[in-house]
Amino acid sequence: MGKVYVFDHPLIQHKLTFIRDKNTGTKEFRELVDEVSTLMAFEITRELPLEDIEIDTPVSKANAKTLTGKKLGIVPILRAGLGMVDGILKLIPAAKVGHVGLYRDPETLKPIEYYVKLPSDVEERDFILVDPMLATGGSAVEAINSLKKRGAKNITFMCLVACPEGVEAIQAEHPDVDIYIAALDEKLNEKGYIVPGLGDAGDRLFGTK
Ligand SMILES: O=P(O)(O)OC[C@H]1O[C@H](OP(=O)(O)OP(=O)(O)O)[C@H](O)[C@@H]1O
Ligand SMILES: O=c1cc[nH]c(=O)[nH]1
Ligand SMILES: [Mg+2]
Repeated sequence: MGKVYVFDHPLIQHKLTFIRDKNTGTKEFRELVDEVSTLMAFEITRELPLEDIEIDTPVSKANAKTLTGKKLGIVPILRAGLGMVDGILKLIPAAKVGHVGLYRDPETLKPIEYYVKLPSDVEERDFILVDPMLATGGSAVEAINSLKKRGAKNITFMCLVACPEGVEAIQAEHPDVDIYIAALDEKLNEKGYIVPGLGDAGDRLFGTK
């Protein structure tokens, strides 16, 4: 079973409080999502492989660590996932970016795919799939299906706010996928919104309500 990692870092929790607050406007919401994404990326990249190289410091020769250059891909689930991309790219600027377009049908809550574009060397990359919300899990499960169908082998899912139903859905369909969450909330309401959550992430990011 993939691991589920819930962040307890005080900076992440503090910023998330303002992301949740309904009085936080679009500009600030976007900035905070960007900042939290950077902080989460710092933790997610903890196990990137290193190798030794020899360098000359101004004082002597030194054996020093460098990243091996593992190929990474970031894939936001459109639209709301877009708000997390730049924050991650600040730490891993060489990552390629793919896109999976999905929206949740408001009646059935089932995901409807409308766009997919991935890096051409998909089989060689490790992917970080990002979306601020993991609610029923339908969108994340479908996006992971889409990546796997195109050859992706190693996928990590990263989101801001999740609920148990969404985590269970990923674990049931994709037990190989690790899940990183800034906060695990209580439940889904009858309209499929996370409680207490933060509302509609896409609308709050893009001001489309
Ligand atoms: O786990 P689920 O029940 O599938 O719900 C989560 C999905 O809902 C939201 O997207 P939405 O459909 O609102 O699209 P948007 O990002 O374009 O607003 C959110 O960004 C997730 O993609
Ligand atoms: O609470 C929720 C659930 C799904 N999508 C959102 O944007 N928010
Ligand atoms: Mg939305």
